[in-house]
Formats: sequence, structure tokens, C-alpha cells
Amino acid sequence: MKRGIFITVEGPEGAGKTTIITKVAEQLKKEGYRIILTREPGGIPIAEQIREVILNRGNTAMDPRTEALLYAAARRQHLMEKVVPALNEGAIVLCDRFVDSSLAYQGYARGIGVDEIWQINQFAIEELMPELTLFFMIDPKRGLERIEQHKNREVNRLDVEELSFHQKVYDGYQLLMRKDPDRIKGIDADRSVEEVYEETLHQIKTIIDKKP
Ligand SMILES: Nc1ncnc2c1ncn2[C@@H]1O[C@H](COP(=O)(O)OP(=O)(O)OP(=O)(O)O)[C@@H](O)[C@H]1O
Ligand SMILES: Cc1cn([C@H]2C[C@H](O)[C@@H](COP(=O)(O)O)O2)c(=O)[nH]c1=O
Repeated sequence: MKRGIFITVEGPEGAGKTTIITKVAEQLKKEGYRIILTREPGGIPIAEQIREVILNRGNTAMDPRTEALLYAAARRQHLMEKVVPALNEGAIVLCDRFVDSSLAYQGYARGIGVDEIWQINQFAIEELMPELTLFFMIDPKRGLERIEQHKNREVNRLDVEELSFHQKVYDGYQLLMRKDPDRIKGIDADRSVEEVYEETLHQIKTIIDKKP
């Protein structure tokens, strides 16, 4: 069986993940690579429906553990239906958020516990982890300001959390990067789109070139 490459991008709100990874995917496609660009929660109809339930601003009564389980459920379905088949066909899968989001948001910022969130996610993902995770580093306040300035996407239930929550998310990511420095690489996302794009493309090509 062929094995593709699984790469994820992570970071706080408005860090620029979607903007940059979309440009990278376009470039790699032009160069002839088979690229699947996808996102969590979402990427397939069932997971997009779960996304709507989680992120709908009307769902204020959602319990934190319910939230964590819904993210894990969306993740499982997305992996089974889209990510794993693509990897088995040798594609490069670029995924906007993955399990590290759950560890940082639900485990650390919500206070459920990183180990607890890891346990429920192990059930969802089994052994499948990304070869590379790029953590887009930006002061969470700056990221939220970008969203506020551009207003080109809907504000969701997580966006409207207190700044202290978003700061905890960021701290959670830093902790994860310290624990797994071989997989999680930091990208300074507080630069121009062109600069962030160049570095992201470079990191991704380094992993592609290493693949036998
Ligand atoms: N390097 C940059 N400098 C200035 N603005 C940027 C930069 N990168 C992205 N933006 C703008 O910031 C906003 C958020 O970008 P984007 O949606 O790519 O972030 P994101 O990390 O995917 O956010 P989220 O996870 O919250 O959806 C967009 O309006 C985008 O045009
Ligand atoms: C996968 C995942 C995501 N989240 C949060 C992070 C964001 O606030 C939203 C997703 O919105 P985006 O515009 O697509 O970035 O969901 C989370 O809390 N836990 C997760 O596992």
C-alpha cells in the first residue's frame, strides 16, 4: 500500500492558517503533487453538520465534554471517509486543524485536561498522527483583531470566548510544541502573507523531500 503524507496546521483564531495553506496547496498542485486540502471540524458532509452544531452561537448550553466528544466524532468520520483513503492513494493531505486543536482548546483552555482529551481522541484516531504540524504563532489578540478587521467569515461560538480563553489556547499550543518538538514546528505568523507563505512552503517541501 502507498502511504502519503499527513500535514496539519494549527494556531489561534485569525492566525492566517486558511489563507496560507490554501496558497501552499495551489502551488504544490501546480508543481504536480496530489494534494487534498481539508479542514476540521468539517471536510465531509457529516463532519460539516457536526461543525454547525458545535460552532452555532445559539448553542450556549453546550457542556465542555459534549463539545470535546463532538470534535472527536467529527474527526473520526473525516479520517475514515477522506484522510485515510487519500493517504492510502499516496496523496499529501493538508489539514486545517486536527487533534492538537482539541488538546489546546478543550484539554487546556476549557480545563478538561490534556490527558483526558488525548484518551478520547486515541479512540477516534487510533495510531494516525501527522508527520508534520505547523503551529502558526501570533498573539491571540492580534489574530482576533484580524478577524474583526476583515469580517470575511462568520464569528462562531468559540471566537466570542474571552481573551483569557484564547490566551490559554495559545499557552496550550506552546506546551504541546515543547512536548513534541520533532513534529510540531512554530511559524512566526505575525508577518506579511508572502513571508509566512514562503516559510510554510519551505517546511512542507522539506518533509516531502525527506519521504522515501
Ligand atoms: N499574514 C497576514 N497578515 C495580515 N492579515 C492576514 C494574514 N494572514 C491572513 N490574514 C487575514 O486575517 C484573517 C484571518 O485569516 P485566516 O482565515 O486565514 O486565519 P485562520 O487562522 O484560518 O483563522 P480561524 O482559524 O480563526 O478561522 C483573514 O481576513 C485574512 O485575510
Ligand atoms: C478541530 C477543533 C477546532 N476547535 C475550534 C477552533 C476554532 O475556534 C473552531 C474552528 O473554526 P475554524 O474557523 O475552522 O478555525 O473550532 C476546537 O476547539 N477543537 C478542535 O478539536
